Amino acid sequence: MEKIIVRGGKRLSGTVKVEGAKNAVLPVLAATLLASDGKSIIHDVPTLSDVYTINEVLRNLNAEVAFHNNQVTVDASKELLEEAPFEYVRKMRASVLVMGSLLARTGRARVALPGGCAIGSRPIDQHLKGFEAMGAKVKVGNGFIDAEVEGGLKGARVYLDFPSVGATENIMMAATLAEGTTILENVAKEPEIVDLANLLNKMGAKVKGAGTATIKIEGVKKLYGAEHTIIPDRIEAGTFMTAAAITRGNVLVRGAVPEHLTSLIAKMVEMGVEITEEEDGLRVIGPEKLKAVDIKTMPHPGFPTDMQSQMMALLLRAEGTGMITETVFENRFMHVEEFRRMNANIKIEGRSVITNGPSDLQGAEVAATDLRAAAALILTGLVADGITRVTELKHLDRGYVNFHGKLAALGADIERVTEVTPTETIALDINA
Ligand SMILES: CC(=O)N[C@H]1[C@@H](OP(=O)(O)OP(=O)(O)OC[C@H]2O[C@@H](n3ccc(=O)[nH]c3=O)[C@H](O)[C@@H]2O)O[C@H](CO)[C@@H](O)[C@@H]1O
Ligand SMILES: C=C(OP(=O)(O)O)C(=O)O
Repeated sequence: MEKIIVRGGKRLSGTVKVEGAKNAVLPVLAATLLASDGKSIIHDVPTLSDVYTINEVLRNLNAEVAFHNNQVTVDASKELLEEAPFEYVRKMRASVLVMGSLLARTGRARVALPGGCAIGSRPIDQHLKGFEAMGAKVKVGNGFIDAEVEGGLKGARVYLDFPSVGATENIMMAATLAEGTTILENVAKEPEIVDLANLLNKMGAKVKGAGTATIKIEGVKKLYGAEHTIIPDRIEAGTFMTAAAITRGNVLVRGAVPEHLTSLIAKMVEMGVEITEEEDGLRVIGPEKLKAVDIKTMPHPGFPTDMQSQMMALLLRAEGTGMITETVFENRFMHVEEFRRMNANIKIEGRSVITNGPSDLQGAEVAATDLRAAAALILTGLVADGITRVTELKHLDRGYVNFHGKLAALGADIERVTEVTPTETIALDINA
């Protein structure tokens, strides 16, 4: 079994460069399916397992995909197939993002229903509501969602009950080729939505208002391949900012875009962290003592849920009582039990977690429960007494490129190893 082994106690210093954003590249690659003419060339694509998964989904739909040197080229000009099978959707829920493009291009889409998720129930009713408003008939059965539209999608007015990132993206993609105008209200305002809209407009779409609560899309007849560079990953940036802060380090996070990180910067500064803008990123200096704060996750520009577990790690080192309230996902506290294994003074009260610090953190063997939890446990290991072993690294690899290598370059005592566990030895003996 692969593990990351961290020996706590090192202050981080130096420079780290962030990759292209996972949550921008996945919808962008799904959008390349809309181009019936010409190739799309996408730059700054991170080598994440999620990117390999979406590339496989596109290939299965009959697109030609090449991925070299952080550049993906997609040729979706041939007739597309319609099915995204469960083996991909199970690995990565964002596979459902091909649905809007498929419906728009072919009038049909068949996507496996996403199964359970470690961070709570994640329905896609808002995506489907949008497709139905545009004239699609949607059927759910035998583990699949089948959507079909006769005579092409029609522009519509759609109000989202919650500013869902995925629903905004999926409906926006579908609307680009619909007949007439679509008005999407109460949409997500994340920077990744703006990045997607920028790509769509380069492809020939007419999307206005991305980044605000209302997006207007005038349908066009055809879209073309385009060239696009993915925005820097604000969550990876935030994770390294937390690494600097928790270790009382001094790190320049290159590529961090301050306007994408307003709520995180505000909370870190409130905790006593020194953050300054430099020409090509943010310098983060951790104080000797951190102050506890209260945090509530919200849709952008509120505090991002994808930074919740990393900030929880930081709060464990802060003096006083802190509270994190999770409002975006219904069950994103699985990592709390793992923090407890590291002697964290922490308790769950409904949708909130209360920390009382600073905790006397101790190294332990812990399992990542989702990708941000993986990062948060490693961050905690950086300041725990003794050795921390983090398992279930498949989660980490979905969202971070060479995380241990980047931390080691900043001075962390960290390695990634393959260790055979006692139960694996038994299995090897049985199979011998
Ligand atoms: C690939 C990607 O970009 N993933 C991000 C995206 O996920 P994702 O797009 O799945 O997140 P959403 O914004 O859609 O989900 C937010 C909340 O809305 C609920 N919901 C969503 C859709 C729907 O049809 N019905 C419904 O009830 C979800 O269950 C969840 O509780 O935004 C999340 C919220 O910022 C981030 O944590 C994820 O990292
Ligand atoms: C929850 C996340 O991603 P996904 O929506 O792909 O599961 C995340 O990036 O933290």
